[in-house]
Amino acid sequence: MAKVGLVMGSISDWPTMQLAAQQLTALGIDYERRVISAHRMPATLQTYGEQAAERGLQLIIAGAGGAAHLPGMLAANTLLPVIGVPIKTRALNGVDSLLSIVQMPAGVPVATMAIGDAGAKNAALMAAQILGLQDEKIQQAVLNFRQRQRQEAEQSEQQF
Ligand SMILES: Nc1c(C(=O)O)ncn1[C@@H]1O[C@H](COP(=O)(O)O)[C@@H](O)[C@H]1O
Repeated sequence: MAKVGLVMGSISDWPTMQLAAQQLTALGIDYERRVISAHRMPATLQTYGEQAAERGLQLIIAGAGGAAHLPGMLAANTLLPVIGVPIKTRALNGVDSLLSIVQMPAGVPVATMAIGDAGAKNAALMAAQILGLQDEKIQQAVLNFRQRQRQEAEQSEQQF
């Protein structure tokens, strides 16, 4: 059963959001993938947020670009933690997305990642670290990831 809801505002966000998907899969975390725009599908977004926890999701990763209200509106409709991924935009390089996601009013937090690909990958890792508090297998997968990453960094220095 899916633990993570991976939501994006448009299919055009997928090249970035697939990095989150790949990282979740690599860590053995089941997710469901949805395209739901707060602007274009407001009723669907509200229902998705309201039903997310009762359907068994434990966390939501939401990516959107430009006037990126999606993560904040999901957070407004659920008590699950929402991790926001600002998609890099052509007009403003994703600074628009970042500011739209990060500047939430006090009371409705969104855990905001970096702009673009690194943010998407880190969203999955952050999700894994949160879920890993209650799930030893996921915590072990994160530990293995960190060990491999350290080894790769050490090897790259030796080849330098
Ligand atoms: N920011 C939002 C929302 C939202 O926040 O509800 N819905 C779509 N979008 C964003 O619009 C950008 C362009 O979308 P299109 O490529 O479909 O025109 C995407 O990055 C999407 O996340």
